[in-house]
Amino acid sequence: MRASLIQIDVNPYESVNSRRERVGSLIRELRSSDLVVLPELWTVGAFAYELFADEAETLRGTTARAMSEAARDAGIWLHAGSIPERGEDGALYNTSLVFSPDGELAHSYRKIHRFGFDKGEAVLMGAGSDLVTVPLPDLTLGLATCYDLRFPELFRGLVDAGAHAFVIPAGWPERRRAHWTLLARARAVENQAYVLACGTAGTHAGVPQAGHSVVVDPWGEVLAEAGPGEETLTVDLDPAKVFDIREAFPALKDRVL
Ligand SMILES: NC(=O)CC(=O)C(=O)O
Repeated sequence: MRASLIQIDVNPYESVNSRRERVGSLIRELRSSDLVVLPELWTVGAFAYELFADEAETLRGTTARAMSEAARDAGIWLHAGSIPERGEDGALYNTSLVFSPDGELAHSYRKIHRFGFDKGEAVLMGAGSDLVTVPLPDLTLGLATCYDLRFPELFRGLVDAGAHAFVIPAGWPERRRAHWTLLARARAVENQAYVLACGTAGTHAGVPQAGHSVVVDPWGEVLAEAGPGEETLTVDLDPAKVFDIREAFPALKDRVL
């Protein structure tokens, strides 16, 4: 199973429209992949709080339609990262969208743990509450977003719901890059699952982004890691590795809590 992570540059010199078109073209070049992943809030940048309301969209909005078409044209599963969603209740959410190869919006996930403590996303956006898994032909994905990476109980819940791989779009800042790679590997090892963590590049709202998107295998080994700039990372996953490792080293079966 081939997966590609597009680590998008979210510098504010590019308009949302232009970036959306550019990303659509990048996705269409990845026809040989089975799954393509984008980062968190890539239309606006995860720290551009003042843009969240202005650029918020519904799940049938411009970005969703563009991503649906790109997924269909490329014939791939597309985790289109997250967008600032304007919910039917009028609230904002940090919502990830997953499209099937025929362009259907198959799943959406509202970020559960909001970042910012008493400002930013934590006060501007509502919290999701639902765990979301995505059954693909060869393995099941569990969805999480950025700050969620710090909360292992979410990932255990996803494993209990059948996940073999976690997809984690993010807008992780450079100043906490050491945590990013460490946490990605920890979630992989403790859950014996692949981790596909796709971040952003560039600087927006004065926050340099870490880049360094990473794919970790269920043994905790880093299979591929991006640099700091815009880059597409492509890696072949072996779904059998999850089952083999869980059988050969059955730590998940020894849980007592
Ligand atoms: N931006 C986030 O959601 C999370 C983050 O920055 C962190 O360090 O955690």
